[in-house]
Amino acid sequence: MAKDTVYSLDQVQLHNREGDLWLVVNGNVYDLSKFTELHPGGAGLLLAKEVAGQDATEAFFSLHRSDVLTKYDRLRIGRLAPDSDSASASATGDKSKAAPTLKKRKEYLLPVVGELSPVPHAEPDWLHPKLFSPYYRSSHHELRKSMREFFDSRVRDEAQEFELSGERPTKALVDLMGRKEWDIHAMRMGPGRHLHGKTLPGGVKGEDFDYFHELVVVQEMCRIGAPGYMAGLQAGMVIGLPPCLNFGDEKMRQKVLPDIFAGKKFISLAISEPHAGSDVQGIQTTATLSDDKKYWTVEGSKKWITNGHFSDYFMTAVRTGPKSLSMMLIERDDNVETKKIKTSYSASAGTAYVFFDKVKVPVENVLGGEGNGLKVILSNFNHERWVICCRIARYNRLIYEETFKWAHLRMSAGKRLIDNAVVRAKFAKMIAKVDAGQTWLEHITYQMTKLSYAEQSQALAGPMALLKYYLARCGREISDDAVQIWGGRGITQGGMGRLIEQHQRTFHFDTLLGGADEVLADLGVRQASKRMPLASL
Ligand code: HEM
Repeated sequence: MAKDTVYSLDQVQLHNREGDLWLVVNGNVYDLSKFTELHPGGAGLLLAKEVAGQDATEAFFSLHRSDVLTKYDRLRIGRLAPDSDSASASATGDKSKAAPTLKKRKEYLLPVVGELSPVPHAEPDWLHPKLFSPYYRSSHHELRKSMREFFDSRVRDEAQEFELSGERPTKALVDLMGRKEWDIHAMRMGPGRHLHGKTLPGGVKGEDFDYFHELVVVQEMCRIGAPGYMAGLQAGMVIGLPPCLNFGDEKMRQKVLPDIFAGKKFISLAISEPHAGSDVQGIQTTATLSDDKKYWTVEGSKKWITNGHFSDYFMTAVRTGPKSLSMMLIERDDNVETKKIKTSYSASAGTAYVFFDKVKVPVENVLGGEGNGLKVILSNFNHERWVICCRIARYNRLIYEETFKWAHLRMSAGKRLIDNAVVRAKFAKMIAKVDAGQTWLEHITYQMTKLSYAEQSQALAGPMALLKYYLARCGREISDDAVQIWGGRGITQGGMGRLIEQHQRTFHFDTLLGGADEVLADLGVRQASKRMPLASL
């Protein structure tokens, strides 16, 4: 049956029973005869007389996400004749009201792969066709287009499936992201000489790649809405590789970088331990220097290591003396063992315990010099926190978008959720938070494009800590409001509210990772207090 066949409502109505069931959704005719028994929402609802052989658009959209239609496009057999559209728009028979509602839904509910969302505030303002931004050039726009197409069409389905199943991202995808034409792993490490000489997606020259390009890559990636899976996609690299980039010698760079950027090998940052979290001074993993001073022998264990379960390298903080902390690159061998830890987000992330049992590490693998571990760790904190900020800001917006759509679909007590003032008040808070958060993030990103790495550590450590604290608090509050609007679906895995459920289960990662909210808030205020000119009192 050709999919462009046009049917009248009378024709559709003839197919209204078990084994011969058609219905209309959004102007398209579906043959559900063989699907009725497989329907996750049950057969009974489809066979009800208001649904079977009728235009079920209203009923459909108050119970499904629009991507169900994309996924089940194979069931579509044709279109409803245009003159049937408004005549049959609602099974309630209220023709005057039904037509505009349907029109509106067509406009914003069917997402097009690679396109901008038409939902107001669902995209940051720099993507608004009528607004201006001082920060983004055409290369940022081109890169964004290319990243959106990539993540929408090649990553989203796998991400959604694996977020629930806990499988790690497929090798095929990780390899693809590492290919020359995409170079996504390398771009995620931010600007630097590792990108020089390359032409990146959207035609961006590696030398011109700046923090706004990096922001674009991170934020486009977040839209797939699968936090644990996303962590499985080389999050360990983002935090574990910088010491190698910034302190590694040429030999180490040549050995490690190409395989990681190609997606052939994985690295993770191994700092936290059962007895030491953000408190790095409490680290107990020790390294003893051999008599010939050629290698260190490492013993101890690490906990909550993102990607640890499948990492080939561990950028590890170890005690090399009672008062000496060092950072070293440890390659997996038979004396390194990893064991998965179940966390509240997806096992895709490969979060693990790492056990080092007398592992021999060449002295050349110490980064930044023996005893300089803290300096190496601190030098990376700003960038790590900034990446987390990019992620939270975009994820918060996604949760808002999903919820705003839902509030326009869901009918309760005869009206849409959005028609209730109490619901609109929640959206006022959400929109203010997502737009303010992004604006502050862009302001700090701009400073990063102007300051050297060392200057950033000086001038931005406090503001960055406060920004991360702010965005993570917003994430918590947005999650709370979203769940209240979604009701039971906000706490149900799978189905329409799946992103909301994921978020309310996982937003705490953002309130802890890269420094707990309380620690960062205090850091921001202490930094400000240090700059306080006493003469002004
Ligand atoms: C083209 C027609 C339809 C297709 C392809 C379809 C497909 C699906 C799918 C795939 C789900 C699982 C949702 C998910 O996991 O995201 C679902 C759930 C459901 N469907 Fe349908 N469906 C159709 C029409 C309808 C209609 C017309 C009704 C009601 C009159 C209905 C009622 C439900 C219900 C109650 C659920 C459970 C959703 C929940 O409670 O969150 N479906 N459907």
